[in-house]
Amino acid sequence: MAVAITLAHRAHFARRIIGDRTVLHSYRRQVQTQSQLEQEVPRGTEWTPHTGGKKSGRNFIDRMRCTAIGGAGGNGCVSFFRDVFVPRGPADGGDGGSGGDVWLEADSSETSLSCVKQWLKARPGSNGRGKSMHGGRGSDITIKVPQGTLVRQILIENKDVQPEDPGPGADRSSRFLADLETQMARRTEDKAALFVHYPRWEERNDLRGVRLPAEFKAFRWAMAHAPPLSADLTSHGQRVLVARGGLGGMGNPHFIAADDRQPHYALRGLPGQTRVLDLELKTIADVGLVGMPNAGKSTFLRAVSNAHPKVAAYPFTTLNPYIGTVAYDDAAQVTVADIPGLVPGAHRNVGLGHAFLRHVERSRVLVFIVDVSRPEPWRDLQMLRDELDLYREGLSDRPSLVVCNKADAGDIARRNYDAWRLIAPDLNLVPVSAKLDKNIKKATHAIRQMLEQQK
Ligand SMILES: Nc1nc2c(ncn2[C@@H]2O[C@H](COP(=O)(O)OP(=O)(O)OP(=O)(O)O)[C@@H](O)[C@H]2O)c(=O)[nH]1
Ligand SMILES: [Mg+2]
Repeated sequence: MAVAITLAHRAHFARRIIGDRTVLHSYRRQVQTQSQLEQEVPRGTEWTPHTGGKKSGRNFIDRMRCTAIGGAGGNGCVSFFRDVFVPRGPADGGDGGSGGDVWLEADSSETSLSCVKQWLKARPGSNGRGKSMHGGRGSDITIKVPQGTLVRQILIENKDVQPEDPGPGADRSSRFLADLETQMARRTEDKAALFVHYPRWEERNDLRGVRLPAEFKAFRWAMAHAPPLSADLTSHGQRVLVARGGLGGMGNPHFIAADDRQPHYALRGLPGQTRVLDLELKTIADVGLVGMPNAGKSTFLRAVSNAHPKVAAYPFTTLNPYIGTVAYDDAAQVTVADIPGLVPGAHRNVGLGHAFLRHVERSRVLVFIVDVSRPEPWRDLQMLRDELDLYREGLSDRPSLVVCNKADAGDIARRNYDAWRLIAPDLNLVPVSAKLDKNIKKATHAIRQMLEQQK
């Protein structure tokens, strides 16, 4: 028995040491905080999150850039009917299939953009074949993104980007786009490059008088004049076409004319549309919780909703936004977003910065969670309001409620609360103890009332 316990213990220990860095890293973070807890954190302290100096190790992504490329169209085919006594039959080349499209679709089960790859490529269409066999269409791809994703196209000025020497600053996607544009420009200049030729007929085919099919011209015009894409995927199932597949080329029967009964050329397929996209997730929750680290935001979310964010006695426990749903007795539901704590100077990227405020930006109501056991808690509220306004002018003017959390924390909390009520009698203050589940109902009802007033 003793041996078994030792082995199990060792295995666990080994996993801690060898296992992924987050395990070790969170362990180290706790140790650091333990010592930190022993000394009181004075006002004006430079708050720094203990994330091991690595913000990017998280798998929550709320902003990214990706490139969507529609599948290329398949080429048309140059072919002639042949049979035992028919050596020079009519043209019977099939058309190429068009390329697949790239779609983005909002899905309520996704919470982060980490599932989106950097290059989103749909399948190309297949080439046409003889005996009038048309090529198949390339399959589409649909990428699931969380609800509340904003999609914007990044327009790259092509003349600034030289395809041969893109310069050190140019990234891969702009280089790719520049190459593609040059290829297209060359094809347009050189009409022959738009066609596939029958073997050894490259020289003999005279394409000067050949008229391009109207469908082909219309597609190219539509691609060249497509307006910049901008979409907001707010509801489950909403989808947006981000890159169209290229048109398949026409086979040689399309070019039969009075003066050329046997055309020895067919059209190539067109490349798919390419768009560089900026995806930004702005969570859609009715209520946004804003507060300093350690104020008890996550404890409050646990108390009011079905969510179970991590709660611990050190700052920056929450590193990613959490959404919880508050269920009222009359079956009404309200979504609440908990975000990482804000610290003085968040707009200068102190702490985790204020980028997470994008997740409360769309909330109809803001709930400020203030630790009322801290000295002069009203100054904390002012700091939070200032930081909100520095992120977006007027954001702090949203209807709001101030939750005075940790009201159970002794005399100091009571004295602060009484003083605060005297200083600001008009303020919507609700004393609660999220930890002991005290007065939570009052807070949730106040939230509900504010939301109903908004309608
Ligand atoms: N006494 C008391 N302690 C509380 C109360 N609410 C939260 N706490 C404690 O405060 C500490 C921080 O709580 P969290 O909910 O993690 O705080 P947070 O605001 O989410 O912190 P970050 O995620 O770091 O921004 C924990 O140790 C909680 O147990 C309360 O009502 N009373
Ligand atoms: Mg938290």
